[in-house]
Amino acid sequence: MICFSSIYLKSMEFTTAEPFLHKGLLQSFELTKYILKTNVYPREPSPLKELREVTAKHPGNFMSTTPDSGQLMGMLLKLINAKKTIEIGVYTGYSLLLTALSIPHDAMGIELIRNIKLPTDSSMIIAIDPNKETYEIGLPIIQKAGVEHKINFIESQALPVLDKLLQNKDNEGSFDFAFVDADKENYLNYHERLLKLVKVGGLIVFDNTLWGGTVAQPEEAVSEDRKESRRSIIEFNNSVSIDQRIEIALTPSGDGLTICRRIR
Ligand SMILES: C[S@@+](CC[C@H](N)C(=O)[O-])C[C@H]1O[C@@H](n2cnc3c(N)ncnc32)[C@H](O)[C@@H]1O
Ligand SMILES: O=c1cc(-c2ccc(O)cc2)oc2c(O)c(O)ccc12
Repeated sequence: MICFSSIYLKSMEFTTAEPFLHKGLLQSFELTKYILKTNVYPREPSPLKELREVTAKHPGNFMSTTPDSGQLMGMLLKLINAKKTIEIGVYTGYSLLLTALSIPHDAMGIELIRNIKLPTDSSMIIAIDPNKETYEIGLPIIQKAGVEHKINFIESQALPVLDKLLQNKDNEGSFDFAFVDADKENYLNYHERLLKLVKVGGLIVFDNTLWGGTVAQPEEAVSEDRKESRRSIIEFNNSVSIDQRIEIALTPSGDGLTICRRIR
């Protein structure tokens, strides 16, 4: 579970729709709130706002991708004109709905108009999570937003799905973008597989790479329940920092977002 810093707690005012505020790594909660209030919320599409508010009532709400990270991801998806993506770790679907709203709306339509039969694995977003129940919390909002047809939800652990995709050579280098927000212990395993699935020039984005700031704290100062993931994230951060196959940017958005661009 989450460990709140007492200094942070003193300066924060929670509202029911903002359970993720504690994840901000900025100087103060006021600063995080300032960014949300002035730049993020006014532009947040209404289906995402609705999904965020529904998720806020769920006990796992602290896991949802933060709206500021979501805004950055939406920008990246549009900058690279992403069409085919993979998402590992769906929960109630904030980042998934964001992706579905950010990729082109006409891509599937054009192929239908041309009457091209799409192979079953050609969905726009392959979204993987062993927990379908939480996905179903956000699903009615995804349906109402008219983007469900872009999503192929796979109820499974991610590694076997990625390995299966890699058995088909046609999938190699065929994805534009991947977002990883699941079990931190497998981040390096996901990285190796996704590097083969994403094209040169494509992006792989990892959430929680500052793990509540614990990556910069001595292990003794970190609560027991956060230690294992902290070690994995530190190992992941060290590994990508010297990986010559990618360019990287670790941004302090939300809980830390590492953007990897495949260059070879
Ligand atoms: C932090 S939440 C994802 C939050 C989501 N991106 C959002 O915006 O709401 C982590 C999710 O990873 C899923 N998960 C855990 N282990 C997994 C695995 N091995 N493969 C795929 N998903 C996994 C959990 O079921 C959970 O729904
Ligand atoms: O506190 C968490 C825990 C997770 C988590 C733990 C185990 C899994 O198999 C998957 C995810 O993820 C989190 C997360 O993504 C976040 O943004 C905040 C907190 C946590």
